This record gives sequence, structure tokens and C-alpha cells, in this order.
Amino acid sequence: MEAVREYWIQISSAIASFMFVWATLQDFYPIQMVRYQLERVWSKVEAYFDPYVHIRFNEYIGYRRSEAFAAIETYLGSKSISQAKELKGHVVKHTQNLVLTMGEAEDLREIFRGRKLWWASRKTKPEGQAISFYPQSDTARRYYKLTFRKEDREVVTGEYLSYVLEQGKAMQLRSQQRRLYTNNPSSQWYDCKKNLWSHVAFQHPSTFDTVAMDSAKKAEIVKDLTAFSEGREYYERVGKAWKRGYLLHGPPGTGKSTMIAAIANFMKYDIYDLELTAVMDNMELRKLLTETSSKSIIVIEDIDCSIDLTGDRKKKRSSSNSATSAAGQFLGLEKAGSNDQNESKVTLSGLLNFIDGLWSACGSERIIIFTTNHLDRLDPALIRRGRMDLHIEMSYCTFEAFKVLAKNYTGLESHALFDKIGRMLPEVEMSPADVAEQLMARSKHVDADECLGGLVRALEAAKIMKGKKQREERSGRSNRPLNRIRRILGWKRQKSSSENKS
Ligand SMILES: Nc1ncnc2c1ncn2[C@@H]1O[C@H](COP(=O)(O)OP(=O)(O)OP(=O)(O)O)[C@@H](O)[C@H]1O
Ligand SMILES: [Mg+2]
Repeated sequence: MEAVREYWIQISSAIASFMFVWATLQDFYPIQMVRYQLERVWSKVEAYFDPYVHIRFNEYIGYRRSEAFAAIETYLGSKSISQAKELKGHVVKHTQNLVLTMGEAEDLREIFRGRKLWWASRKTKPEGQAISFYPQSDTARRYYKLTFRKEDREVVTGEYLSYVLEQGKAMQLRSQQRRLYTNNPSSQWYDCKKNLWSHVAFQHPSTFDTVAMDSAKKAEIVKDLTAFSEGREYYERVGKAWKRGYLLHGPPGTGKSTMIAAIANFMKYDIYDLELTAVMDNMELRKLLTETSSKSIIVIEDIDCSIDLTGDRKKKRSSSNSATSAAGQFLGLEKAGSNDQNESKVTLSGLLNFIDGLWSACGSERIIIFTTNHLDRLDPALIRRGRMDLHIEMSYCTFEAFKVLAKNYTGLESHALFDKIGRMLPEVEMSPADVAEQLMARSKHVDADECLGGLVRALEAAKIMKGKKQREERSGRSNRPLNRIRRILGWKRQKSSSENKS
């Protein structure tokens, strides 16, 4: 009995000592810390024996949605169409594009260079009630977890992840509404960088199928663009910035701007229409450049009118020409540089640095396009190969180009008048814009025969005018404006319609 009593006394004193030590420990070392330390030790033990590595990509970093998460979401969406049981779909703003993403609690297996990888889509709910700053109504936070074997660490972190991000971003761009940007005058660059460019939705319908030009030339451009878009590794290997310059030259109305739209639609790139006369100096030019995104086309139209190639500014443009760029007009922007005070001081060397200097290498996958009506006015340094890699001549309308226009505007692939038009086109210099003008039926009562007849008459008038002009030139008389063709054309039309009536 005595022994039992002794035993209980010892136990009680042991418990009391433990409680005392425990209470003292808690004063210095709170229970959460103990638990945390234990968990740390446990996860280390677990990690030691676990043959897998896990990477977690949270949807939000602070209050910002993670770009990496968005790119992975798009990438996995495309992959999970064949594997996942549950997908989520939404339509991209301003487009008809349906985007599918992996549902929550879905898993996906992928093989990359023979290595197995596992993706998991999960959601965590924070404990307790919290006020949400996030767009989702509940405070759930989504994340993707990538699991792979330890021995594949290098391949996954080195190659696979950049591949996923790149693919995801490219897919995002493809499904997104593309944009047409124009630069704001620097007087409007208040508070933050965001005001450097303004944009509208880019919805030009031009494609390589609708651009009228020789098919061999067209095929060459398409090939060049395709090689460029697939050329990431090539550019890295040869140590060049991933960019390409195109110079589009040719008379007015031959389709230079139309070609830019077709290139943008083919590449699925945004367009930055740079109005150089609104750029005050080289520093501003550099800022604008650094604010452009990858996968974009930077356009400077009528480059010969925008910058003085001798280093001084010159005002070649008439007052009508000093209006803002097309996109600028659309956005209602005023053009700086229209008076002396605001005159731009961008120099040729600044522009050259913009095209292929050190600054041009910030960002990647960019196409720079210059257009001009006067190739001979440009400084050879500006357009030498390497800066402007491909020189594309947009010419007066050929028969092949006419056939494309005829198909676009009238739906015809052959007609009795085609041969005649084919014979007449090389005899005159008529731009595709003028041909298109003749082929465009302005009302449903005008049929294809009438349009083609009108074109034949226009060609005849142009031929007469050409002959007359040549005779005038030979006899040393001054040039008459070419728009007399249009006057004669109008007179001919009136005459033929009054003849028809009578
Ligand atoms: N090659 C072409 N293919 C298809 N359409 C064309 C072509 N050229 C001209 N057009 C038609 O003519 C219109 C004017 O063409 P565009 O603005 O592309 O000419 P441009 O060469 O840029 O002229 P400018 O030198 O005056 O800027 C276009 O809206 C288009 O409908
Ligand atoms: Mg143009």
C-alpha cells in the first residue's frame, strides 16, 4: 500500500515538473513554434526520401495576378482538352475566341523530352473569414503544382518551364484582341509610363489572300515571316537580337499599308504605329521603344517625310500631310511637331540606334517596318541590309494582282474582259487602289460586267493621258497634274451614262 502511495507521489511530482517545464517553455517558445519546427524536421525527412520535386505557381502574387500562372493556365488548357474531365471555358473580351482552361482538382500528365511530368490544378481556402481584394467572389486561391523526378530538375527548370511560358504567352496572344497603338505627344506622358502609347482594337481584314501582288513575291514574304517566327534558337545561336526589318516602297495606293495589316494578321502581332514627328528627341524615342511589347510590329510610315536624313529637320510635308497618323486621328490626338516650338529633334543616328543599336535588343520577336513612296530619298545607312532586311517593292497593278482584286471585289475568277485588261495593264501605270476603286460596286444594282467595263474605260483614259504626257514631255512642256486622268474619267462616265439614257 505504501509502495502504491509512493508511486503516485512520484507520478504526480513528475507531472507537476513536466507542467512547470512545459509552462516555462511556452513562455519562451510558443507552441506554434514547436509545431512549426516539428513540421520542418518532418518535411526535411520526407523530402530526403521523396524522389520528386514540386513547384507551385500561385495565381496571385500580392494583389497582382501572376503572369506565369496565366501563361501556364493557357498552356495547360490546350493540353487538357484531351485529358481532363472538367474544363472551364470563357470568351475573350471583344473577340469570338473561346478559351478552355483546366478545371479545379484536375491532374494532367505530360512527357517532355522523354521525362514524365505531372501538373495538378488545386485551390486553397484561407482559414477563417477574410475580406477579399481578389476578383473572385470567394477568397479561394488557385495554384498549379508541377511534379517531376529529382534527376529531371535541370531539364525542367532550364528548358521545360521556359517552353511552357513561351507557348502559353503565344497562345494568349493568338486568342487576344490585337491592338493598334500610336504614340502620344510627350506633353501627355503625365504620372506614369502608361500614357506613352494609346491603342484601339486592331480589326483590319487584310490577309495575304486579299493582298494583290505577284504570288512569288507574296510567297517569299510569307516564308520570311514564318522563318522569323520560328527563329528564336537561330537568333540566339548567331547572337543577333530577334527582330527583322522590312522596307515597303512603292507609289501611293500600291498597298503598303494594306501589306502591314496583312503581316500583322498573319503573325498575330500588335501594331505600334510610330508617328516620328510627335517624338521630341532620341531619348523619347528610346522610352517609346522600351514600352513596346514583344511580338509586335513597329511601323514608321512615310519615313522620308518624317526625318531629315541630313540631320536637320525639314518640312517636306504640306500642311495637309502634317496631320496625325491614321491611328492618331482615330484617337483624336494632336500632333506635336506641327509648329517650330514643338519641333522634333530626333536624329538619324537616334533612329539607327532604335533599329539596331543596343536599345533595339530590349524585348524580342519584333518586326520594324518602314514605308516610303521615294526609296531614293532615304539614306543608304538607314535601309542597308541588316537594318532593313527585306526590301519589298509594291508595284503598279499587274495582271496577276488584278486577278486577286477581281476575285476580292467581284468574286470572278475569269471573264471575257480579263484578256483585254491583261493586255492594257502593262501599258499604263495604274495603282491597285485605282483598280480596286473601279471594281468596287457601290450599290447592289451595279454588277461585275459594269465594274469591269468601267475599269477598261479607266485604262483607256489612262493610256490616252500617258501618251499625251509623253508628247508634252518630249515637246518640253511642263508636266500637267495626273489627276486630269480622273477629270477625263468623270467626263467619260458622264458622257457614256448620258448616251445610255438617250
Ligand atoms: N496590293 C493591294 N492589294 C489589295 N488592296 C490594295 C492593294 N493596294 C491598294 N489596295 C487598296 O487600296 C487602298 C489603299 O491602299 P494602301 O493604303 O495600302 O496604299 P499605300 O501604298 O499605303 O498608299 P500610300 O503610299 O498613299 O500610303 C486600300 O484600302 C486597299 O483597299
Ligand atoms: Mg499607306
